[in-house]
Amino acid sequence: MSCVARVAAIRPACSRTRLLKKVDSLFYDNFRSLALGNLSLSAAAKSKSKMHAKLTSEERNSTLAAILNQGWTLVEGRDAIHKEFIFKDFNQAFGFMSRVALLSEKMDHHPEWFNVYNKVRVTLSSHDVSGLSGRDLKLANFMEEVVRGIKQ
Ligand SMILES: C[C@H](O)[C@H](O)[C@H]1CNC2=NC(N)=NC(=O)C2=N1
Repeated sequence: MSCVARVAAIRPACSRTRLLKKVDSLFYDNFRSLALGNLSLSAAAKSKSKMHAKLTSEERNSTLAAILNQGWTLVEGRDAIHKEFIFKDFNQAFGFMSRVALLSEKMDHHPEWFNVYNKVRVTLSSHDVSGLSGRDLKLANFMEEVVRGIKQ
């Protein structure tokens, strides 16, 4: 239980000074976010807009390069990445698709994919920015993680 909550419950466990310090800092935080609210985006909103933006050339040289080292290729004539996954059978392929589908839906970001028996061909791109964004890299890395789990 926090210092403030303990005092509210009339348990004299916190010193008056500690309580005043806590109240001061809460007041300061609230005041600061009110004052800056309209001027700056929160950290969460900033990282979301970064995930949604088209990849920068630095990101292409780092995170994208790393995924291209894991069997993904750039699609010709389009800012997108592609990989063909081959599994033991349909059951494994569909298990992979089910896990990826759950994250995709949560992210509201969906792969273009095609499945026949044990093969899953995946293309990733962000339609809203007509190209690759952080969401595609997140999804590609998650697919690699799922495959590692299946094939271990
Ligand atoms: C309306 C809905 O939020 C959008 O259409 C989402 C759904 N899934 C998406 N998936 C992908 N890959 N790109 C998008 O831009 C996208 N947009």
